[in-house]
Amino acid sequence: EPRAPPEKIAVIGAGIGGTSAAYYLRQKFGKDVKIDVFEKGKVGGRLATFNVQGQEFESGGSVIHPLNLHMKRFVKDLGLSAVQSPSGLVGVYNGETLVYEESSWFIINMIKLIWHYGFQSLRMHMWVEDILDKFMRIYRYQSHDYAFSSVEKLLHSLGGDDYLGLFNRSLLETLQKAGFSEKFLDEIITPVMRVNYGQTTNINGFVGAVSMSGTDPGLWAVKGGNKLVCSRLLQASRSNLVSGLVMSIEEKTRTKQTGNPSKVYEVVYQTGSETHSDFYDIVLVATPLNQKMSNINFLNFDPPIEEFHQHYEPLVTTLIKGELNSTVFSSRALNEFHLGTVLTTDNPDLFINSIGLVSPVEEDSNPQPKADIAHVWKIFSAAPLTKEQILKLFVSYDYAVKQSWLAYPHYTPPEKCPSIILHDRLYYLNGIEFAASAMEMSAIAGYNAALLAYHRWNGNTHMIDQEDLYERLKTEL
Ligand SMILES: Cc1cc2nc3c(=O)[nH]c(=O)nc-3n(C[C@H](O)[C@H](O)[C@H](O)COP(=O)(O)OP(=O)(O)OC[C@H]3O[C@@H](n4cnc5c(N)ncnc54)[C@H](O)[C@@H]3O)c2cc1C
Ligand SMILES: CC(C)=CCC/C(C)=C/CC/C(C)=C/CSC[C@H](N)C(=O)O
Repeated sequence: EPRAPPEKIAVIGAGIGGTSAAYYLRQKFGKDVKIDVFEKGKVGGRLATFNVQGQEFESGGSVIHPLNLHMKRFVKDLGLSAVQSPSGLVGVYNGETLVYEESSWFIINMIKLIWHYGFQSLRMHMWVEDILDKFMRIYRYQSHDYAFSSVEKLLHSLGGDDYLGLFNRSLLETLQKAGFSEKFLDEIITPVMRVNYGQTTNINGFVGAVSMSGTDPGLWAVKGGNKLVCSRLLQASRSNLVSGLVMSIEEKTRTKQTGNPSKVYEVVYQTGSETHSDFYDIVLVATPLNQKMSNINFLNFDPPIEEFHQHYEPLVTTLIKGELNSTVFSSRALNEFHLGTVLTTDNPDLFINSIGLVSPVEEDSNPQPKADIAHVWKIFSAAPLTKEQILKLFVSYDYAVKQSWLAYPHYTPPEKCPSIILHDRLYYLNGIEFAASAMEMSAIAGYNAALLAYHRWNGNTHMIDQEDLYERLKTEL
């Protein structure tokens, strides 16, 4: 006899992790289960937009890789469309000068790269491609309904001990061992880690490779804003959105209509000034369990649910509509300055991680910096910019808006990923961010948690943590 589906499931957090989990929970458990998605802020979470004089721009997660197949599938299945992300010329500034500057001629770029760094850029490309190739195995596993009970087991299934080793060692150590030079690491790799993760090559090798893949061609975004994926997933999952702050979760015994006592979780939440509670068979936590970000109390669990003290990196996104002062970066005036993005090296005197031209979420265009025209620039910095700092970067500006984030984990390898199974039917998605934080990673975690919850509910232990999946699935038609 198959087990009756659960009556009620709670998902905490309506970012891409929580909404994709709700979508897959509906697919697995069917139409009768009631799914409540709790959100204390806005649907989308770290996918959000800014309004600059009537136009919307991405302020959080902005670019998606062409091989991020869940995001691609969502856009197709949910009736959305994609726009190409701006791919202007990139330069690297070290606080004194541009140490590297891209040209619009492919052949000149190749010559420059070889001249400065030999064949290291090609070797780096091959290193990232190999990691990405193995990463793609997750789609096959998930399409066959396989689930993992820990992030480490998931990573191991993708590429064995070598893959797990990437996660356990710093990018610096891995690349130094592979023979990459200090100059290449300082001038090319560190600036990419700074723009993408606000950190240096001390992050783990896996997130380092993900970050490098964020420089591949063909990056895209969702027309109208990436956060639209979350609201459409919610709709498609026919979940009930509860706009409230979850304060605590506690296991209770409850007698159901059948007369049998069963274990459920009581979720206590606040909407406005009112406190409510409700009971759930299964709970998925889809927000970082960090006091500053979610502050959920797990009451009376025996043994207690482990506490997570992992630190998230503060990061400020500032959008400025203005005329760039290109002479900060080079001796050239703006009409001879063709860079669309300036990355920076790890110099403590620099107050920005990066600055780049951006397009509104509706547009496919590729803006080019032009003199006398106010463009919109996006700046990432560790701290809010002062007016003096803005006036150093811009000859003049019409508008500035900023958003502060606790953006991604502060990566300190070797580290343990938080557990996915916190308790019998209580799951945690965001541990995956300690391998790498990206939209696609949260979507993978959402799918995995839905599959895990489903298989554990139905006792399908053979669908969880299977070894040698890649070899086994290769021979399957
Ligand atoms: C500035 C920035 C730029 C980025 N750029 C990229 C990029 O270009 N490409 C990319 O792939 N990724 C990017 N990322 C990373 C990406 O945005 C995140 O990895 C992803 O959005 C995380 O989604 P999530 O659903 O796991 O978490 P979140 O989006 O954080 O969702 C968690 C949700 O839970 C809610 N919540 C928290 N506590 C409670 C509670 N107690 N009760 C109810 N609700 C609660 C929160 O309000 C939030 O909405 C970027 C992130 C930032 C900050
Ligand atoms: C998960 C895989 C395999 C690939 C994701 C690649 C990717 C899109 C990486 C970017 C990750 C990230 C956190 C970027 C932040 S900044 C993005 C952008 N440069 C901007 O200016 O907004």
